[in-house]
Amino acid sequence: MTGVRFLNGEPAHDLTYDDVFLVPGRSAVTSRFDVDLGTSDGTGATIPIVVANMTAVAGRRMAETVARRGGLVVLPQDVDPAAVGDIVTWVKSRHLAWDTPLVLTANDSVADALNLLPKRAHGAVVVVDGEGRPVGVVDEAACLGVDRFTRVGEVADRAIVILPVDSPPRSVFDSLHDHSARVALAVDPQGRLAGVLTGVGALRADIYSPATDASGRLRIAAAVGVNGDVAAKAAALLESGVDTLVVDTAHGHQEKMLSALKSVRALNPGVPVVAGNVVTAQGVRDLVDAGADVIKVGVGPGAMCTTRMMTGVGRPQFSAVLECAAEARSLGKHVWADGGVRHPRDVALALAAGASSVMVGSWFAGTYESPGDLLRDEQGRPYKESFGMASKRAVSARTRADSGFDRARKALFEEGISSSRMRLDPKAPGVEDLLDAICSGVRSACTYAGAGTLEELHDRAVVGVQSAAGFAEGRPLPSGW
Ligand SMILES: NC(=O)C1=CN([C@@H]2O[C@H](COP(=O)(O)OP(=O)(O)OC[C@H]3O[C@@H](n4cnc5c(N)ncnc54)[C@H](OP(=O)(O)O)[C@@H]3O)[C@@H](O)[C@H]2O)C=CC1
Ligand SMILES: Nc1nc2c(ncn2[C@@H]2O[C@H](COP(=O)(O)O)[C@@H](O)[C@H]2O)c(=O)[nH]1
Ligand SMILES: [K+]
Repeated sequence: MTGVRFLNGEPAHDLTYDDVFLVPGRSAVTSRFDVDLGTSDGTGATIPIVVANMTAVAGRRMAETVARRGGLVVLPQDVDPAAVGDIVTWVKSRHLAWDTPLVLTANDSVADALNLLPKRAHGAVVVVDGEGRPVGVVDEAACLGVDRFTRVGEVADRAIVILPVDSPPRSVFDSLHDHSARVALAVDPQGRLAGVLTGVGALRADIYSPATDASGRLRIAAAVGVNGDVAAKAAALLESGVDTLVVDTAHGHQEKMLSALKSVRALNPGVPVVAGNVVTAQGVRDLVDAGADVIKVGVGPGAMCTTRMMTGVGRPQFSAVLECAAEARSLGKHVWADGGVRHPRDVALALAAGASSVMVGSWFAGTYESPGDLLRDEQGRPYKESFGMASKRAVSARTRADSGFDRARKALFEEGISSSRMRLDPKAPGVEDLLDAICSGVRSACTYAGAGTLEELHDRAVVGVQSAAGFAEGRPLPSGW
């Protein structure tokens, strides 16, 4: 077992995802479903995806939805510790198979339903009675062509599919098919609404395994910065029950980070400690020495990030991951490839380079589950706003409590975009649609390389270097040429 190999020798210059491709090899893996996507970095994730600690991306709905499919969501360091506690408790109380319903009572208005519907990908609001028992379902079609003040009780579909909350996913799928219904509703023994599931949700419940803690509840991570009393903040997060702690700053290879990390390690946290960001083997060694279990790799590849244009600092991400993963592996540790992922192929390449997991931010901002409001552009197409964590917008929110003078000083060092539009893909508007695409792409990449696990992908991967024309050739041409 040697790790990833270059087809025609490793070039003398650094590479990013677009510069490289995976060469197919002889395979004994007969089905893509036989590939195990579990990670080995101790975080308990069953798919190699981590959602970035960005305010425009990671909140409670994202955390619930992604953990149910086996990934991990890192709450941003800007969330108040007490609010983190509430989110952790809430996420850990979610069902492992059934989605959290959107709920109204019959007297609520169609306008209320239309406001709620984009919060979740399942496309239905459940109307309940005073006891919390479901009496009907409202979808977008039911709200069209009626006055916005109409009561939802008048437009609700009363022919609902109700099942016990312990029904196996396959039987939920079959019941939905038999009744041609959009959603099934789970009820507890008292008949109160306990969850909602679509046909595709039932299918996913069968294919994915949720990321669960020792008590069988969904996992969640949270970040802490390097300023202030880091140990006290970290202790509060651990007290709230977070399953992974991320110590995060732009320049992770700095003394402030090393002392922050040592103070976190001294707490004996009992959960994996992730730290970053760095892009060199020396950075990895220093963070491991200071107590990190997982090193976050990536300076400048992020979609909201202006660091490279402002400073010239960074490193093409494929090479950064390759070097850092090799170093971490030699020390018995792991890396997360953070930033710059725009296609499933980028995830496959980061894993082939040796990352145990891949962090995705902006791409997931454009989904129903990200925290922002759903907006529409001039053509009526839905989008959400995204912004960088070092942007003026994020920095001014983070430094709210500082004096005007100090805030003005900090604002000089803006290294991110304050407002960008992340379009919702009409064919993949939910984060689970994106997870499906990523996991399918990675499973398929593994079988092309003859790998049944992500470790085998790293061991067997042969990587070639391509020209810009080589990359362009791989792009689909939906409207001809
Ligand atoms: N991966 C990436 O490429 C980048 C990621 N980010 C993300 O933005 C968020 C905010 O991070 P950050 O800006 O570090 O803010 P933090 O609030 O974490 O503070 C960073 C601290 O480090 C000091 N510092 C010293 N050198 C640097 C440097 N070159 N860049 C930044 N701070 C430095 C700052 O002091 P002082 O202000 O006095 O200089 C400050 O005290 C994080 O989530 C981070 O991951 C931001 C930029 C790049
Ligand atoms: N230089 C900056 N980097 C940022 C900022 N906000 C976030 N980030 C980094 O990007 C990744 C996510 O990358 P994406 O391509 O998936 O969006 C995130 O984890 C941070 O490391 C920023 O304002 N400036
Ligand atoms: K960038």
